Amino acid sequence: MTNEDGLLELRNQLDNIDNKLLELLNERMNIVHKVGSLKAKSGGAIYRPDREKAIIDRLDKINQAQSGLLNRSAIEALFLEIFAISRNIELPENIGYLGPQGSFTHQAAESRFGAMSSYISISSIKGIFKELASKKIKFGVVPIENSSNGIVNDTINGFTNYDSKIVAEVLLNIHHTLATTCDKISDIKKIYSKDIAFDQCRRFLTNFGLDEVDLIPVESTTKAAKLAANEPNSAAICAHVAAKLYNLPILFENIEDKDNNKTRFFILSDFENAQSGNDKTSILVNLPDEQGVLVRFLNDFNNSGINLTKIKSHIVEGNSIFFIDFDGHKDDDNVKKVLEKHKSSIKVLGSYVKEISDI
Ligand SMILES: O=C(O)C(=O)C[C@]1(C(=O)O)C=C[C@@H](O)C=C1
Repeated sequence: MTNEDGLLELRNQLDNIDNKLLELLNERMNIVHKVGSLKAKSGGAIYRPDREKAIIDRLDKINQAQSGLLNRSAIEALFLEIFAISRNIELPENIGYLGPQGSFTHQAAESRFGAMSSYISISSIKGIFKELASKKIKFGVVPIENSSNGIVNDTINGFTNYDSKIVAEVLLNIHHTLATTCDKISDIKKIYSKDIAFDQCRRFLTNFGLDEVDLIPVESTTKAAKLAANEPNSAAICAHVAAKLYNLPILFENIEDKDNNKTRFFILSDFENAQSGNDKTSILVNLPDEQGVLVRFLNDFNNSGINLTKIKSHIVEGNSIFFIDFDGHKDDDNVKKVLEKHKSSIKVLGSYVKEISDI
């Protein structure tokens, strides 16, 4: 058999497998459609991250036992897209993200809701909380913290003013590019970007003599790409996707100072997850102004065997509040007791599948 015949034969085998996959996927979608009808009657939540995780865990285990060629990331990538399409068949729901199109939050949203969902770009974090409250969107995606810049205050403020629930967390590696129509660095006279992106690329700008040019902060790195695409002698610090969106040539990739620049995002909605066995809970805590109150509060968690993974203080209207993450679900027995004891000081923001140890 010639190489060409061999390739033809293998492609025939692939075609047969693809036909079977398509048939199985459609069979799956017929069942998903029935699940959607059941949930429509019972009012059950369409998105169940706990169930999705259980499916991926099960498939990963089977795959390992069979020594399959797919690794966990590949299984996850394939099935997250299948789940996203399934959810759309059950009930198409709008997903609001902190825009514009091509923003890092948009990328985080797509990593969870796939390419087929209906996305709405919203220009502020407050706007996302507002549209969730008015039910114009079912899900909202907002940044909560970045490894270089810390907690996002607008998101904490949103939690203090609205009752949206965290239903999932997503981690995204943040990479910046320098994109410009200029052929040489020396032709760049101004750079557009978001203020925090300038901060994250400070060393690159200094090393390449770009700290001398005009650094112009704008609302988003996507807007920066749009402006730089239309203005000679300018550049943008933006995401790869934003540069592509405006056909802006990329001069340098990965220009961020820290190569582990990460942002954690929350997916917000109006329902509560069931326990998954691997959960995290986020709370806001507003303690009375008394000596030793924080120590006693934290000791109660410790004495109940609850592992705190994050505590950050935040000022709201002159008052110090704490944003706390801990391992466990709000309905776990030990967690329930502590939350009950301190219920007048605590606002539970949500329990969700733990995807991230820390950033
Ligand atoms: O099991 C469910 O509740 C479903 O709606 C089905 C399904 C799936 O495709 O398997 C879809 C959406 C949920 O997020 C979880 C799982």
